[in-house]
Amino acid sequence: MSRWVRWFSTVSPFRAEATMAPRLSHSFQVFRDVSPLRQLRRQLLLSDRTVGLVPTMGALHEGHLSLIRQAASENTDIFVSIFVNPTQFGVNEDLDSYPRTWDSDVEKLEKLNREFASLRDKSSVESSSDVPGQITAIFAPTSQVMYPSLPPSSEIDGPGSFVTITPLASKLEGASRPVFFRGVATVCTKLFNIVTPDRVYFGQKDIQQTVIIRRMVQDFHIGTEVKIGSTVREDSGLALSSRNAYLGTRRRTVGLVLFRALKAAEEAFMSGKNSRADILGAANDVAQKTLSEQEVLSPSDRVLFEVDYISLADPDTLDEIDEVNSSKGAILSGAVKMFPLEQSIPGEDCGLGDGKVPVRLIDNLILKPRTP
Ligand SMILES: Nc1ncnc2c1ncn2[C@@H]1O[C@H](COP(=O)(O)OP(=O)(O)OP(=O)(O)O)[C@@H](O)[C@H]1O
Ligand SMILES: CC(C)(CO)[C@@H](O)C(=O)[O-]
Ligand code: BAL
Repeated sequence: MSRWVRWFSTVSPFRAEATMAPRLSHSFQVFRDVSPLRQLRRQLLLSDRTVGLVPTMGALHEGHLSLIRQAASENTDIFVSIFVNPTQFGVNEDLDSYPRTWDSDVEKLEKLNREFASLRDKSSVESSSDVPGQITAIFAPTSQVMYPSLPPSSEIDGPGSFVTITPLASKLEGASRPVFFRGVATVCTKLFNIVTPDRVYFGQKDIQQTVIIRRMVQDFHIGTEVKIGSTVREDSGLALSSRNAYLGTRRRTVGLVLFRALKAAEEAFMSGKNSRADILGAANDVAQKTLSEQEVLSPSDRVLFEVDYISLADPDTLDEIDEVNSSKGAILSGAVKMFPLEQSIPGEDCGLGDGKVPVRLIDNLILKPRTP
């Protein structure tokens, strides 16, 4: 079915939406549309409560939950949006296969609200000042609500009302995903207009997204504070990501190459190196060595991957730099495409999609200024 047909159709375009009948037993309200959410927002404003918005595409994991915890420590009410935004996926990207896990997302949010409630009970006994807020609303709109006048287009020159933040949006991730940040900036503008949050929460894992959102909020005078949560990782160091579900054990292990490469570069910087050649040289050595080790293995044992980029960039402009400025520091970031498994072994954990779905991994480390 084409996106146009899906948009016009009254049938839900997303699997997740099919199971989304509101249940009265939730500890939060689920909104599918804008006006009732705005009514609630107005009541909260009149009661001097503060709202933190955590935008997500669902398939919630500890990375998302850590942002919600941060939001709960800084606001009385948390709004979580769950919307797989079509305009940030290019025409050949994974919109259709993006994981959608509504029921388990709701369960995780309920569990978190119980955690907040028990902390609130405790703190009233102990009269602590660390009283967490609560998840008050989930905003899970349809595509038609978010794109009310035209179907969402992923074409570069497609029609629609878009927010573009240039040249930041065309660097790094934007070079491989040309419509990505236009889609992100557009949907976040809509979310910020709908919710009018006091604060918005984004993860460092998607670092370019944080730079673009900060720029957008500044340039459009959006009245919200942008807060960044640190990257949550598995014990191995792999950054949590909804798309990791597609990796399976073998690609999960080899996929660590990106983190290891960035760590090697960080170590070079920590040992006093400042030049691009020294810092990125260390990262590229790790990536090259790992790929060579995999290439000599048999197709049923190996994992092939391609480094899209490893970048050393200015933290504000994202321009590539030749030397780290000691008072500014730098952003070290990378993207790796994990190819599908060529051959699987019977009984092997190949992840969702049986190891056939290519997975793009991104990660980054911030090189802090050497001088305060
Ligand atoms: N490991 C993580 N640590 C901290 N924040 C994270 C982490 N992963 C995602 N986030 C943040 O959660 C928010 C929602 O992200 P999203 O729903 O796209 O999840 P994701 O895991 O990044 O998915 P994807 O596989 O699409 O990259 C974003 O602000 C993102 O930066
Ligand atoms: C910010 C966001 C929810 C916009 O769709 C998405 O890009 C994400 O999940 O990082
Ligand atoms: N977390 C980034 C969302 C995306 O890759 O589309």
